This record gives sequence, structure tokens and C-alpha cells, in this order.
Amino acid sequence: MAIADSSLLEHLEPIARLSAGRRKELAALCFIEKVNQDIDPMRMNMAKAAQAMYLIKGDLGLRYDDGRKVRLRGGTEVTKHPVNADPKITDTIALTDIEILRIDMDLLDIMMTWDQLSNNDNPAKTAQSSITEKSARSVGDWINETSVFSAFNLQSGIFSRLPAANVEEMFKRMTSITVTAGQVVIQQGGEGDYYYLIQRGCAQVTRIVDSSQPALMLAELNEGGAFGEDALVSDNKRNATLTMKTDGELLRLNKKDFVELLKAPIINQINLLEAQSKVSNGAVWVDVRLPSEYKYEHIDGAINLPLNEIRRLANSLNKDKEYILYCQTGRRSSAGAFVLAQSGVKAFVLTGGTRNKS
Ligand SMILES: Nc1ncnc2c1ncn2[C@@H]1O[C@@H]2COP(=O)(O)O[C@H]2[C@H]1O
Repeated sequence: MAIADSSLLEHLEPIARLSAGRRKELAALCFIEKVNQDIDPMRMNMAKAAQAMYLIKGDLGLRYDDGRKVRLRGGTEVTKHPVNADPKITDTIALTDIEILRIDMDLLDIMMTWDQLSNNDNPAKTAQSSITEKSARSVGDWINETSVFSAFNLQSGIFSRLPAANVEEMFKRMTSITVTAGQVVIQQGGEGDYYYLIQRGCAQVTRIVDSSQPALMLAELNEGGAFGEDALVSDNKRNATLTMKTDGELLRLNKKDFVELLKAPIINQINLLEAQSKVSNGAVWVDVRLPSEYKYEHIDGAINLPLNEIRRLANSLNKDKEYILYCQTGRRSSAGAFVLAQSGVKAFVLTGGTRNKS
């Protein structure tokens, strides 16, 4: 297995829509796999539903649940999309030796969610005033420029626990502070008040275990690093001291906002059967993915309201109708449903997204 080259990702949907920097981060987390003729690459990996699989080279056969068979060739228009995007595909077979690229679907979806939310016109305006008062950059630029929102931090760290519906709200509530070398940001034994992210600079973490001994050096945190969550989550005292080693800039969220935002907001989640019953009574399917993803495949009768445009389009929806939002995982659709609900639209989310549909 080889790590993917980021230029390869430029041609794949929806990855092509991410910024070059984001694609590079993603490339480092994707692998190219060679698969021999007559092998089913979908079966080679038990967690098939959890991975988007792109055909890069060679010919692959798909079989659908109605028995239909389709032959695909790597490097063509149709293979810009994940070959396993359609839940009606039951199995695949390598018709020649092939190369495929697999991406964790959750990771891809996290990146698309953040990217689309940060490119949303409205939050950019509101968030900019609280986050970057000194700069005229848009939130989108800002997110792409700082490693606080790196793929790694979005996939692990606190952001992976942040419900997608709250991402936009978090932008609004975070504030930026300037700190200087030697400044103690958190004192061991103090009360938990803020959660911090390092936008610029370097901090060291120390702990006094025995008051007759010098403080233990625990870690050094750099740009993109985060600290101060333990006391907020556990309601204990601060378990270490954080001192700036250099001048820098930190983003912070107060305890109340931190606790509130980590809790999932109430969104109407429904399963496939409930959704289908609503649709037969007049509800409308809404695909919140990008137009390119929608165009490639979507639920029959669904309309396309991409997440980054949903706020602008909310007013065009009928307030008397019910709308059922979906994406692959339920992440982008949760964020969209939250925005629609705030605009007074009756919005529901297909639990777990279309990858649970088959
Ligand atoms: N070993 C460690 N490595 C990195 N960070 C740490 C370590 N121990 C504690 N911290 C951070 O230091 C913070 C001190 O305040 P909190 O207890 O709220 O949360 C703590 C963690 O975020």
C-alpha cells in the first residue's frame, strides 16, 4: 500500500472541492491499494460501508441488487466518484488487476462538513467579528490557514466529539487572545474556566506531584494543539500548569459554551421506514451534499440543497411541508437540519445517512 499523491485527489469528487491544503492533509491519510484480477475489493475490507472506494486504474465490475452488472474503468468521468457510493451495489469484482484508493468515509465527511460550513456566507460574517477582529480574512480562509482545524484535529481531538450541528455556533462563540512568553495560561489546582486551542506559539505543560520537588515536565504543545478540557469535562481542578514558551495567539471557549456545544442539540432523527412513510404522505427528500455528488446518484425525488447554501435557500422552502435531510453519514444533514429548524422549517434527519440504507 502506498500513500496517495495529493494531485490524484484533485480529480476525485467531492474531494476536488476542498482547498489544496485540505487535499494535501487528506492525501496523507489515504492509501492506494493494488488488487488482483478476480478479487472483490469491497469484500477485502470488512468495514466496506465505512470507506469510500475510488477506482484509479483498471476495470471493475459492479453488481446491483436487481442483478444488473456494470463495468467501470479507472480514470474515466464516472470513476471520479466512489465506486461504492450506491447502497444498491451488492458486490464488485476486479476484471483486470486494478488500483483503488480508500478513504475513511467519516473523515471525508468531517472535512466536507467543516469545509461547507466554513464557506457558508452567513456564519462567515457573524463569526468573523468574534474570532478575528484584527483581520479581514473570512472564516473559510482562517480555517484553512490554521492547523487548529487540521484533518488530524477534526478526526481525533475535541472537534470529533462536537456535533456537526454545533460547528457554526462554535465559530461564533470562540474568542482570540494574545499571550506572551512566560505567561501562565492555566495554573494547576485552579478552577476550569476555558478550553484553549493554540493558533500560534508554543506552550509547556508541567505538574507538581510533590511540593518538595521541581515541577515535572509533561509535554510541549505547538500550533494546532489544545488544552484545558480535563477540568471542564470532569469538574475537577486543573491537573497541570500551562505556560507559554513563546509569544502566541490562543483561541478559547468558556466552560458554559464548551459543555453546551459538546452536547448534541435536539434534532429530529428518523429511520428509513419512518422517512419513507413521511415521503408517501408528502414529505420531501433533501440531499445536502454537493451538486456533483447529487448528480452522480441520489434518492429518487430528492431535491438538492448543498449544506453551504442551505441558509440562503431556507426561505424558499414551504413551512407547511416536512423535509427529510440525508447525506452518507448523517453528519452534514444534522448540520443542515439545525439551520433549517432555526428558520422554522420542519426538518428531519435520516439516522446514520444513506450508508445504513441497504
Ligand atoms: N501529559 C499531558 N500532556 C499534554 N497535556 C496535558 C497533560 N496533562 C494535562 N494536560 C493538559 O493540561 C491541562 C490542565 O488543565 P485541565 O486539567 O483542564 O486539562 C489539562 C490537559 O488539557
